[in-house]
Amino acid sequence: MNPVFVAIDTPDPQQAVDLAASLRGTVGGVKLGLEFFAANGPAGVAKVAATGLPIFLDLKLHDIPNTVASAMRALADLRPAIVTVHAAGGRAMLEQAKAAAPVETKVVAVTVLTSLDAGDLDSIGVAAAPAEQVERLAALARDSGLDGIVCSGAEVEAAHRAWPDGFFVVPGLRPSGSDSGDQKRVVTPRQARASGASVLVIGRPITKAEDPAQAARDIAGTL
Ligand SMILES: O=C(O)c1cc(=O)[nH]c(=O)n1[C@@H]1O[C@H](COP(=O)(O)O)[C@@H](O)[C@H]1O
Repeated sequence: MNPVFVAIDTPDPQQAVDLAASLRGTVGGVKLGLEFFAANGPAGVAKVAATGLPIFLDLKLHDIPNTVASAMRALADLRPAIVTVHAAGGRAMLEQAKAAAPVETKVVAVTVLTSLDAGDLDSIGVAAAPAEQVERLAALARDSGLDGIVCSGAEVEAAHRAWPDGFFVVPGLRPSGSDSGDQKRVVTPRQARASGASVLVIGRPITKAEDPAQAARDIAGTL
């Protein structure tokens, strides 16, 4: 399976459908997140899903267990391949999120956002370094019955070692020499794949390229 899921972060449903259609055969799936969902809701997701590509619904659910479970049930008709929740929501929330999801949907827990570094964690009262915090939350996700986690490429090797049959989603990827933007814990797609990533989430390096399909092919050629 092609491990690249393209993050289509746009409020424009037609642009998302056109981009997904142009990348069919070049990427393994499409990730739709908060920007797209806030603008277009489930009906917009269904339009992109109609292109035939697997859908990764990245809503990063994080609330009390009952609310998250209810939201998960409300999303079930979309039959997403992958859905995200925040590991920081705690064990009961994670267990109930998984129990409420369709059986074929992988529920993965976001550990430490790739836009955060040690200083950012310190400012929210987390004294642990990012790698240590990822390890802790990965163990919580595993013990709560989830399918896997989201972490940066810097942590995925250790996480994979601690959870050999886990499913590892890695964003914060940049081909060497490209702008990291708001991402702080960045590696190349090749490094992430070699370290054990199951899915490589790549947004702007593909979507903002002059020729997105060519950019996706170029990245696939480095893996
Ligand atoms: O859950 C995610 O997908 C996610 C988690 C994380 O820690 N960092 C992260 O960047 N993401 C998502 O991955 C995508 C990265 O996009 P680019 O930085 O444009 O490649 C965005 O859609 C983010 O919402």
